[in-house]
Amino acid sequence: MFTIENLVLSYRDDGGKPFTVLELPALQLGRESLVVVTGPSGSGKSSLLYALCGLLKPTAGAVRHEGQDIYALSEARRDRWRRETVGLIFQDFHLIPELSPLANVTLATHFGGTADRRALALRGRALLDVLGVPTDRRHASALSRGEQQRTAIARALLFDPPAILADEPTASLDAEASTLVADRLLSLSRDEGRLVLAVSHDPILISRADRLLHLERGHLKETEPTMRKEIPA
Ligand SMILES: Nc1ncnc2c1ncn2[C@@H]1O[C@H](COP(=O)(O)OP(=O)(O)OP(=O)(O)O)[C@@H](O)[C@H]1O
Repeated sequence: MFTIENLVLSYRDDGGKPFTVLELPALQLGRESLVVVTGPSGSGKSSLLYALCGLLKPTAGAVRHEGQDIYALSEARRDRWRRETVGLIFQDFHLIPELSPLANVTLATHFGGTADRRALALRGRALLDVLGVPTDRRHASALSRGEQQRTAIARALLFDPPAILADEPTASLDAEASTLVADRLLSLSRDEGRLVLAVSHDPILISRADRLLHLERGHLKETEPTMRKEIPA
């Protein structure tokens, strides 16, 4: 589904001198897998995630989705591609606290000329129900942290994307909430056939991974997911 070819990603330091943070000769990421990316701080994990979702143009090389070089698309087409293809989940949720859970989930339908807002609102409510988020709260700020993260998952799923990319999705949750979120991410890959790629150091999430990718100074090493436990569906 995603293919990375000879990707190089460089930033510039304060003096304007380029320095390379990612060098990935080849990587393929298919559906139906939960991929966890680990690595020390500054190793390039977030940069990889943002390169994959079309928000960070590589200095060289290509990021392809179903064969299409996503950075060869115009910005408008790439935005549309992202919306249809990738759901993003962040560590600190990025919810608007004053809006209700449902309004947070459906916020994107107010932009970009979305047709069928009614159907999407129904889908948003159904997603919140399935994820066990109370929909009667007026403000997302009234939700527990676990419920807030599950609201963020519902938002990521609204347009039914085949891929979910998550940056430390359980980092600010306690063990119980982390387990719920990790099981949900596993189910999104295993039962719903999506690619789920999460940057995470959480042993709970790592224990469910199909693939473990370790980044070290911008270089990728794949290790066996030996800790994988069979969890009843
Ligand atoms: N816009 C930028 N300009 C310059 N340097 C950047 C920029 N964004 C990231 N970097 C640097 O690139 C390197 C990789 O950053 P990245 O955020 O991808 O690492 P990370 O592995 O996700 O780190 P962490 O675990 O701390 O979030 C770091 O040294 C960071 O300081």
